[in-house]
Formats: sequence, structure tokens, C-alpha cells
Amino acid sequence: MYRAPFWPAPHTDRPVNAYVRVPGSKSMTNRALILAALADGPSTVREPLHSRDSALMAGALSSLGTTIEETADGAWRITPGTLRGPAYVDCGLAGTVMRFLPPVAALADGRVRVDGDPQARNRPMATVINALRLLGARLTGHGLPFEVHGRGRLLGGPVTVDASRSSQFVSGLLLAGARFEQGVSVAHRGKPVPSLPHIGMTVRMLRGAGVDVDDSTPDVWHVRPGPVRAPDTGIEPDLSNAQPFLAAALATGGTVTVPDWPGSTTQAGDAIRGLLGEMGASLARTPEGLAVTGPGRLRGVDADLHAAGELTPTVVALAALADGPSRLRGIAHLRGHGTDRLGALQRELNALGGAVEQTPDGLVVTPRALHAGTWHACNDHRMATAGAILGLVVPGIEVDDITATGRTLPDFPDLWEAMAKG
Ligand SMILES: O=C(O)C1=C[C@@H](OP(=O)(O)O)[C@@H](O)[C@H](O)C1
Ligand SMILES: C=C(OP(=O)(O)O)C(=O)O
Repeated sequence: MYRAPFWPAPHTDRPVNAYVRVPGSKSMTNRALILAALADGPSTVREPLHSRDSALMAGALSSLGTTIEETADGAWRITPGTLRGPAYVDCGLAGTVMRFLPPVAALADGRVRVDGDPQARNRPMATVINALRLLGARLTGHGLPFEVHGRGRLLGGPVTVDASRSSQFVSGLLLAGARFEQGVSVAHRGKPVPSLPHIGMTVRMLRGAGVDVDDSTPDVWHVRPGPVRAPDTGIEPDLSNAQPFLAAALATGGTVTVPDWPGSTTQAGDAIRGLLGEMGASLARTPEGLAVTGPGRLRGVDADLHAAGELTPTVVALAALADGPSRLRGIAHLRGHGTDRLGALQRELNALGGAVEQTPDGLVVTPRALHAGTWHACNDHRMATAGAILGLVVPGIEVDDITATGRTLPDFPDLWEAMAKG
């Protein structure tokens, strides 16, 4: 079996000063691909993310009959086709593929088998499968792997789901909903839905494609049936992928600038600005981009990350280096991310001498002197980048599999090494 070589995390005694351009947003790229495949004509996705998660989405849509061509400048030209099986969809470990693709597969004519990495089988999926059944689809199975037996159309209509474990359950149904005969009305019942900005992104992008969406009542979303007119879409830089680089400025007391930070955005990752500010960073929008400068003393935080849980591994890495304890709340749903992120962060940090405790809905991090050791990425891109942040200031940390970053940022090792060298 192939084993990735351990990656000695670059270490520096100097403040990092760097300018780092990050590629396109995973969440926007994969939504744009779905909308383009469901549209009534060809469209172009400019500056898409090229990574494992987006390649899996493109591959899945291609296997269902969509034509996706790469242009010389790395854009994707997408020509919708009649959706049909038989097809095989590999979700890898990508939540966006496993939650967004099945409603599209339900519109296909023929059998579609959906599977992913062995670890993906632990991710919550029953909500998607049950909702599609209630909307008129025929599926076999209760989680990955499962099969969708489509008839080329889906009735749609009202459905109630419990989306407290993932906002992606809602986004997936909304993205395909305009193509259901009755559209879709999704009502959430249960504990609060996490990652709400991501549903905001779904709604914004649907409206950009001419779809009528009513989200005026909390926890209820109506998508009217009608055509999808995918516009040519430019993808913003991935703000969740920018976070480890910005964190390097805080960890080392340096300055990191990320160009093209959007003035306004639906990306949940934008919340990193407020968190870094609370930890003591100064932030400035300069002509070059968003510049973040680390403080002399890094402060602990008490933060509710319910809306932007994907920031947790970075915030935990910084919290472990801070001058006081941190409490992170509202993130019980991270136990169902690519790995159980709460368990993994606790285990990996404590193995290096840290003091992390789990609470029912989060983590308490008490800074301690950390020592050299191996950081296990658990196939999770954000676990891998958290190990890299710690390695910048703690000598002798190696990440067991830095290729885990390939899910959303295959260039991470090169970008990080260049940043650390200065
Ligand atoms: O819709 C999306 O693009 C995403 C939604 C969020 O998922 P959860 O709601 O499952 O946290 C987020 O964590 C994930 O990285 C991307
Ligand atoms: C949780 C994440 O991804 P997903 O749910 O899309 O796999 C993430 O990117 O942090």
C-alpha cells in the first residue's frame, strides 16, 4: 500500500513576512459546477479550484452526461447534457460531492451508484437519502455506498429535514430543486443548522442563475420550479484555505498578505478576520490585499464557531500557542466532518504535550509547552494545515501525510515552504 512520506513541517525563528495568493473557493467552485450542469445552456467557470474535491465533482457530473472542457487559462467550459445513468460517482471524502450530487443523480435516467473513501462512510448521509425518497426518488441503501434509480425526472415538493449535523443537506436539495417538477420547499426541524453562511452562498448563487428562492422565513427555503440560467462565474479566492497562511503571521509575529480578499462575500471563511483580531492581530486592507500582522502576545479566545466550523483546526493551533486558555463552542457537528475533528485535534495536540479537552459542543484549549512529534492528518486537509501552523514555531513536528491538503489545496506544501523561507 502506498504511504505518503512524512513531511517535516518548516520551522522558523523569524517572523514570517509573505504575500500568498490562494486558489479559488471549493464551495463556490462545486456549486458553480452543479448549476452549470443543470443549466439550459453552456457556461464558463473562471478561476475554479483545481483540487481533488472539485475534480471529483467534475468527474461525477461528466459521468452523468455533462461535458466539461478546460480552456488554456484553466477555466472550465461546461455544456449540460441529458442526465443519464448508468454511472458511478466517487465522492472521495468531499461533503459537497456526497450531499450535492445525489439530488442531481435523482434527475438522471438510469442507475447511479454513489460511493467514496472508506472514511467517507462515517459521514452523515441518511438525511439526504431520506429527503430524496420523500421527494419521489427511488434509492437503495441508507448511507455510502448507495444507489439512485432515476427516471429522468423528480416530483419534488415540500420536505422536512433535520439539518443540525450539516448545512449541506439543505444546500444540496436547493441547488437541484428548480429542476424538480414542483420545485422544493425545505423546512428544517431540529437543533440549529450549522454553517448558515454556506446556505447563504447557495441562495445567492441560485439567484445569480435566475432561480426564484424565498428564504424569508428562518429555517424554511422555497425554490420555485424553472430553468437554471448559469451565468459565467468568476470564483473568489478560498478564504478558508487562506486561514493557515494568515495564522502564520500570528504564530510568528510577522505579516502575511492575501490578495483579492473580497469586499463582501458569502464565504464562511471571512469570519477568520474577526477571530484573528480577537487573538490580537492587526488587519488592514492594503492595495496588495488583506494584510494581517501578528501581535507580540497571542491572546486566547472564547468563540462560537457554529457558523464557520471549518476555521476550528486553525483557531485551535493558534489557541495552543496563545498566552491563555481558549473555549470554542457550537461545533459538535465537526465530529461528522472528514474526520472527527474534535477528537482528532484533542488527540494530536495532547500527544505533543498540549492540554485540550472536549466539551459536548466544542473544545477547551489550555496552552502548554509543546514538543516535537508526529502530527496525524487523518486524511483531513484542515488537520494537516493545523499541524503545519504548529510546526512553524515548535521544532521537530512532522505531518504524517501532507498530501491530505490535496482535497482543496494541492499546492499547500509549496506555498507553505515558500512562505516560511520568506
Ligand atoms: O456547503 C459547503 O460548501 C460547506 C458547508 C459546511 O459544511 P457543514 O455544514 O457540514 O459544516 C462547511 O463545513 C464545508 O467545508 C463546506
Ligand atoms: C468540512 C469541510 O469539507 P466538506 O464538508 O465539504 O467535506 C472542510 O472543507 O472543512
